[in-house]
Amino acid sequence: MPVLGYSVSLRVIGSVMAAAILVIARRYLRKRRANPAGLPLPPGPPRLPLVGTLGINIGAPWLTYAEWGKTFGDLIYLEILGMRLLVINSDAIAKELLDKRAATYSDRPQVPMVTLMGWEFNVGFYNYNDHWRKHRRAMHNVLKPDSIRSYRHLQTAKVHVLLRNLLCAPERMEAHLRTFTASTIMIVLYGYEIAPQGDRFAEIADTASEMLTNSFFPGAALVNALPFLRHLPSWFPGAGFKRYANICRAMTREMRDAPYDFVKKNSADGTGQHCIVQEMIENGEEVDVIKSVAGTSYAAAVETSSSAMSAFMMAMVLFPEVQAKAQAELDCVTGGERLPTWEDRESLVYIEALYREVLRWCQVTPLGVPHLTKEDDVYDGYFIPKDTFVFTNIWAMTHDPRVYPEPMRFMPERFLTQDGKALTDDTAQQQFGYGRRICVGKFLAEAAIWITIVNVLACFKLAKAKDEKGKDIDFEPEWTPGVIIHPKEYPFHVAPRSPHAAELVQMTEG
Ligand code: HEM
Repeated sequence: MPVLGYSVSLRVIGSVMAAAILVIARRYLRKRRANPAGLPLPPGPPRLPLVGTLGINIGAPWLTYAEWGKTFGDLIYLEILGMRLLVINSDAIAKELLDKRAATYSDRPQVPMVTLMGWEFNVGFYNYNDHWRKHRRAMHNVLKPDSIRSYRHLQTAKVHVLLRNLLCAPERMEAHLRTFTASTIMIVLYGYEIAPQGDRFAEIADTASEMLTNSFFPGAALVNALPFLRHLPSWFPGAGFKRYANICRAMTREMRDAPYDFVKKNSADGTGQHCIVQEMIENGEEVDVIKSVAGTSYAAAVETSSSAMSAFMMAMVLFPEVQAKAQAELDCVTGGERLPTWEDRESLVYIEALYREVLRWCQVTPLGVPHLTKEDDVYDGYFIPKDTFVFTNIWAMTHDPRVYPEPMRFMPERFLTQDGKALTDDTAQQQFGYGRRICVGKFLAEAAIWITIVNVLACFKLAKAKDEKGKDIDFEPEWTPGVIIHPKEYPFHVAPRSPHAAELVQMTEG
């Protein structure tokens, strides 16, 4: 028996080896066919079999990639559990690949958990095809600069609510910023006023977004790596990801349908107000397109915009001299007698530079949203295979000391000419990504950020909190991990700049 057992084992080992050789040979041949010139992959750290590249800072991978850039250059190739990754550390290469070779670099990776959770309606996750084109066109139509101008009065009204909230409960600044971004996008999209507490629409949308952010726990990661597992029934041992996904799916459905029904009902009652969904109905867009575009916009707007605004607040706490200079400029224009308006923008040159510096300094999506290569490509003598995830290291680009000396310093002067004029070209636009997948909501986001910055500066002074001895409490800025990141809690003090500034805030009521 042992002899038989031994010979069976030998036979098994033999067949496994033969299969392995076959797989390796086929892979090699496929590689040769795809890469006939046998070009090298872009440089990168050594890769171990199966696991691939190790040593990545999971909480802040953009920092690892920026560091590796010093050794390997601005284009780095990695592999993680069989996935191919390309990291671009330079704006010029990102433009060359994602803008100029858009046909190859505009796809998105598909993640099984996203579909299971009902998030597949999100236009940002669509494959690069006609379905995406149709939605993107509809979205651009309502979010382009000319279209969003008609929502400025709503943005201003919501900023005034933010100012009043800051006056009443300054210590809840972070919560106010979030309410502000959610209520602004809800009124612009659906003409819907969020209730100050426990709003159903806002709650389901926020929970569904949070569940998506948290959907990379081990079981879910496994289904992402082995998509056939999505067919497991939810009662199956180890299929907890499926039960999690089902809960989220019910929420994403409601998040997409309920606010749309609200607009339809108001429109039928004659009580509706001008909003993006109403505009799309009037433009004759398909119901499905409207629901997806609006649901995507809410999800894409809240976390991102509130992150940028929090970063602005933190910058003002850390760099009081910048705040004082900006406030001096504002006072020259408004005389300190009124709140600033959109019409003041051209006169506020330093604040224009400050606003650009916010976009450079803050880190909303440090690695952007991954693109996927649709075809093999060759760049600078390197072979870039089809189905490679492409990450733009926006953090590295906006913190490159060769372009922005002392990158962690908040210095609006970077965006001014020698004689104090605003630079004509806006060089810090990387925050919104590249190519055909560039952020479609960027004009709305930029407008919201600018109007918030000027109004907060007009009314409040942000400063470091003080300890019991009256000394400033120092801190280093830190960010939460994730695709969209956010300043971590820090000690601050916010108060009206003067009794008159407080009066101006109160006068916005009614
Ligand atoms: C500070 C605020 C924002 C930042 C920093 C930001 C950033 C980004 C980035 C980096 C991308 C990926 C671009 C790429 O693939 O190269 C993106 C995509 C997208 N953003 Fe934004 N975004 C912001 C606000 C908004 C808002 C307000 C909306 C909608 C109203 C929005 C809607 C979208 C959509 C739909 C996509 C996916 C586009 C596509 O795949 O075709 N974003 N955004």
